[in-house]
Amino acid sequence: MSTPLRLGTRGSALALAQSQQTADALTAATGRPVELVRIVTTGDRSSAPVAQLGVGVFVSALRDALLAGEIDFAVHSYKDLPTAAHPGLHIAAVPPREDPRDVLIAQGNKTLAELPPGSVIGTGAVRRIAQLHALGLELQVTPIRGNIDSRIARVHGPEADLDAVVLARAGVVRIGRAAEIAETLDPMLMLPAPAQGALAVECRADDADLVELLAAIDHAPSRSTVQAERAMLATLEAGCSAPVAAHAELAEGEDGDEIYLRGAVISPDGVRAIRLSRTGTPADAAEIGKALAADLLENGADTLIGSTE
Ligand SMILES: NCc1[nH]cc(CCC(=O)O)c1CC(=O)O
Repeated sequence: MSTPLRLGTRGSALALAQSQQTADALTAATGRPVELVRIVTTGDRSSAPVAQLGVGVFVSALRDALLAGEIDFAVHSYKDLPTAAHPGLHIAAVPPREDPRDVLIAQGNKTLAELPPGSVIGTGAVRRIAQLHALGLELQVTPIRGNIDSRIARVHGPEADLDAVVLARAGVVRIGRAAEIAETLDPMLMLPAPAQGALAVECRADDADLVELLAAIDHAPSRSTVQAERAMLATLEAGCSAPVAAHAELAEGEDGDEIYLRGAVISPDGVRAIRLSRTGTPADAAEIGKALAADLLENGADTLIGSTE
């Protein structure tokens, strides 16, 4: 029996679920045992709001442990990773992606259309706030923080104080609470965050054996769609500070698979939005994303900065 690979993970329900699921998939595909190693991050120790700390603190603690050789690999929510590559580290696999859409969890299982004007919806993401305002439903949006369980508790449970919350479907499914979803939001109404629902499996770039082993759980369609979305985001970051949304799908075209990438940049008050799309082959995923970002900038994405309230 070979020594177990050490998979570093945070202790949150979501982190443990996605680390364990990835460990199981790797063992099933390669026969290699994997053990989870708990990494306590500054973010977990601190009571300061995540907005102040940034999601980055969670990612950096895992990356520090990787580079220090304390763990062999880590599983990140891909959408939480900075777009710039990290020196010395390599994303060796993108496993099959979960549903990338956002969901509504609401009192009485109401859908967005059923929520009366004035309903109070919790979400901290400017992308979601902007798109909720853009619906013109007179919904009130209030910022909320914390892990998925505590956000759902704002709607379901004894401490409930909100009419609804918007969350990523992937996270709710991974922690086993899909039954509480009232509505999965059509990307036409709520375009997801770039890479939402995808995982990034990361190891040291010079760990050639592990890079090869992890390839066993890589899923090419998930990798290419995420690559298109992230390339769009990376190009926009330089020229635009407004909320960005993106969603790529693979479809069968006449000459094989095609990527269909939709992107949007929305003013924080939801009043103005630029929505465009591009298609191309999976081999050109990054090029499609860059080209779509250039189109968005050309159409004024950099001018979409407004006040939220
Ligand atoms: N921003 C926090 C975060 N980072 C990853 C997920 C879960 C979904 C995913 O893996 O994309 C969530 C929760 C959410 O957005 O509701």
